[in-house]
Amino acid sequence: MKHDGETPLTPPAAPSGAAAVFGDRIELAERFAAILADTGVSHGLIGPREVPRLWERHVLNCAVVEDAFPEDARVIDVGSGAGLPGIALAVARPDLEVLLVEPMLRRTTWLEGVVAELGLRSVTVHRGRAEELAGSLSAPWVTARAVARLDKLARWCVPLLEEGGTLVAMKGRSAAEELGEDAAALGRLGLGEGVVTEHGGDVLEEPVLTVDLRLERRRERGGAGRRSKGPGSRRAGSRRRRAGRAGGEPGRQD
Ligand SMILES: C[S@@+](CC[C@H](N)C(=O)[O-])C[C@H]1O[C@@H](n2cnc3c(N)ncnc32)[C@H](O)[C@@H]1O
Repeated sequence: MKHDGETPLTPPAAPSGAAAVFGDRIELAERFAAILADTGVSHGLIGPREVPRLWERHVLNCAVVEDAFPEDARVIDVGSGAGLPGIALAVARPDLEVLLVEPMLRRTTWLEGVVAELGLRSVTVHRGRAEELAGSLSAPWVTARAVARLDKLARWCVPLLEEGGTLVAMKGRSAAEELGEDAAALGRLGLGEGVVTEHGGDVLEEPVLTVDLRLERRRERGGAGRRSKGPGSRRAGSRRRRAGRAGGEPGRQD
């Protein structure tokens, strides 16, 4: 698709499955999709070719991971880029406190504008590399998509995790293979045996996979961030309560 960089592209209509995930926040999700198709493209945060598949590959793809997090959880999204998964999660789950971590000024400026435009009071934007923010930010939950291979991602994210916290790494089909290959390195970081979890199988053609890794060993350095509800109880079934509203749609995981 050719794009002149100025004319806003039209996002596709939300697939029926989106209503099951976003509930009464579906209009907010549609506004996020429209922003991604407009300034997300013109500011170079996503490619114009992503626009026709904005929902299945990006907005819905990220939002289905919401069932990993308990009520009122504090979640750091490392390498948020265009707000993925962080903004999609915050739209789907207003109870979450979401911290977007992104090193590039151009991207954090865009993210701050989107957060303001969508009125997402539960979201804050933090400029910096994950490894630089260790000691000033922490949470019981850290998530990331398409940032780095598992062992490197874990090296960056573990210092942001509170003791007993969990890294929820969005991964593609190779999740189990990557986990197997990096298991020794992950163990050395104090992470327990990883679990590959499926999300969104009811609304996406292909479920999204996450590798979930709990920090088992006490860290030497404590985080300075405010604590919120820990990872003891997943929010399993939260979306099942809303699941009667819509059917499935095709998608993918990167
Ligand atoms: C391929 S993009 C993915 C963006 C988004 N997570 C997504 O799935 O669309 C990778 C992002 O990670 C950011 N990044 C790279 N290294 C990082 C680090 N050490 N700490 C935090 N973010 C980083 C980049 O600036 C970029 O925005």
